[in-house]
Amino acid sequence: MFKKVVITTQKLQFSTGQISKLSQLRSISDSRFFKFKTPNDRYKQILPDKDDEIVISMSSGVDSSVTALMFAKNYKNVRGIFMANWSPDKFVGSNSTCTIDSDWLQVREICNQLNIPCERVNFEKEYWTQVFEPMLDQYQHGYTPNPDIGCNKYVKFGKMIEYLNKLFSGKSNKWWLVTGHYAKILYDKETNQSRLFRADYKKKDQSYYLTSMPNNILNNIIMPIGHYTKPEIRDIANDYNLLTKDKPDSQGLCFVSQVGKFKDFLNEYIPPNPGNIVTKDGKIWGKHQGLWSATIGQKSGISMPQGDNKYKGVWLVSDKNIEKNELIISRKDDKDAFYKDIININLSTWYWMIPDMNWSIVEKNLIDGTINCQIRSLQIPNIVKNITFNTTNSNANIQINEKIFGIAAGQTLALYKDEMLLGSGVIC
Ligand SMILES: Nc1ncnc2c1ncn2[C@@H]1O[C@H](COP(=O)(O)OP(=O)(O)OP(=O)(O)O)[C@@H](O)[C@H]1O
Repeated sequence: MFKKVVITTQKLQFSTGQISKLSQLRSISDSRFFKFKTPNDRYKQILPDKDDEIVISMSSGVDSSVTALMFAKNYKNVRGIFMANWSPDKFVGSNSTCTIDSDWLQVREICNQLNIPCERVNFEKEYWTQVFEPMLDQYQHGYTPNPDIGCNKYVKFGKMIEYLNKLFSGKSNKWWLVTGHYAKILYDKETNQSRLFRADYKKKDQSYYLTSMPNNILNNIIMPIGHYTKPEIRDIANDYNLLTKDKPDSQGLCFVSQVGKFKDFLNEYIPPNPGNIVTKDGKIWGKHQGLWSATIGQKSGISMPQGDNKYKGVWLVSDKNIEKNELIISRKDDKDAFYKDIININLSTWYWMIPDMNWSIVEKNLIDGTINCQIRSLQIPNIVKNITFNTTNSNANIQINEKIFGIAAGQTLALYKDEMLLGSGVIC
C-alpha cells in the first residue's frame, strides 16, 4: 500500500496511496510540529520526556487526529483513547445524530494508520449523572446551563483523569493526556504551575468551555492545537492523507440533531410547569409551559393590542423570574431590558483556575484594563471596569465596558487576564 515519500521544503507529500503505517515515517522531521508560541518568556509549552506515557484523547475529528500524528511521529509510548459518553438509544424522541460506534471505528482506523494502540472507555454513567441530569434540572428551574463546561469538568478531565491515574499507578514514567482543544496550557516558570490560555486562533478558541476543569491536573495535560489555526491543521491532515482530513467540525451536543429543536428535546424530559407571561408592569398576558421553553430575545408569541400606545409593537422575552415562575416580556426597542453592562455572579459557584488567585489581586489589575470576561464561547471579550461585592448574598456585580445582549441566569462568566484564564462562576 505504501508507495513513496516525497519531501518538499516544508511539507511532506505522498505521491500515491495512503500511509499504511506511520512508523515508516518516524525518521522524517516536520518543522511544523511542536512549533509553539507563548505570550512572553515567563511561559513555556512543556513537552513530555522521551520515555513518558502519552495518551491522546481522540474524538475521531481532524484536530485530535493531527494531535495524535504529531506525537506518534515523535514519541514511542503513545496510545489513543476514545470515550463513549452517551448512547443514542438513551435519548427519546430526538432525531439523534450520535455516531458513537462509527466514531470509534474511525478512531481505530486512524490509530491503525498511525500505528499506535487505542482503547475505548465507557463514561456514560458519569455523563448521565454529572452532566445530563444536572443540565435538565437547571433548565427545569429556569436557568441556562452549559453542559459542555460540565462535560469537561466531570468527564473529559474528571473521570478520564481518575481512569488514567489508576491505569498508570505504580509506573515510574510520567503520564500525559493530550487533547485536540483549541486552547493552550503553558507552564509558568515563576510559579512552577501550568495555566490555561486562549487559543491563538480566536475563531475556534475553546478556553471558555474549559473554565471549570480541575486546576490541579494542568501539569499533566497538553493542548498543542491551541498554537495553530484550523487551516494549518487541515493542511497537515491533508499532507499526511489522514483518514479524517475532510471530516467536518462537530457541532454542539450530538444528541440533539438541530439547535432549533432543543426545546422539543427538553420537552421530552421535563414535565410541564405552566406559569404566567407578564410585562414589567405586572400585567398578565398569557401562559408558558415551562421557563426552559423560552430563550431571552425570542418572540413572545403574544398578540399585543396594537391600538394601545403602551403595548403596541413587537414584544420579546426579556427575562425570567425564577422564583415566581414567570416569563417577562419587553418591547423590542426597550434597550435597557435586553442590554446590560452589570453581570451578577453567584460567588458560591466561583472557581479559581489559578489556585493562589483572589479578588483583591483581580481588583488591583482592573486599572490597567487587562481583566476581561466572556459569558459565552467565541464572544468578543469585554473589559471589566469594576467589581462590587454583596457578601450577605454571596454575590458580585461585574461591570463591563459596554451593554451586551442576552445575559441569562445559569450561564458561566469566565474571567481572564489578557489571554490567561483566572476563574469562572455562574450568573444569577
Ligand atoms: N469521545 C471522545 N473521546 C475522546 N476524546 C474526545 C472525545 N470527544 C472530544 N474529545 C477530545 O476533546 C477535544 C475537543 O473536543 P471537540 O468536541 O471540540 O472535538 P471534535 O470537534 O469532535 O473533534 P476534534 O477536536 O478532534 O476535531 C478533541 O480534540 C479530543 O481531544
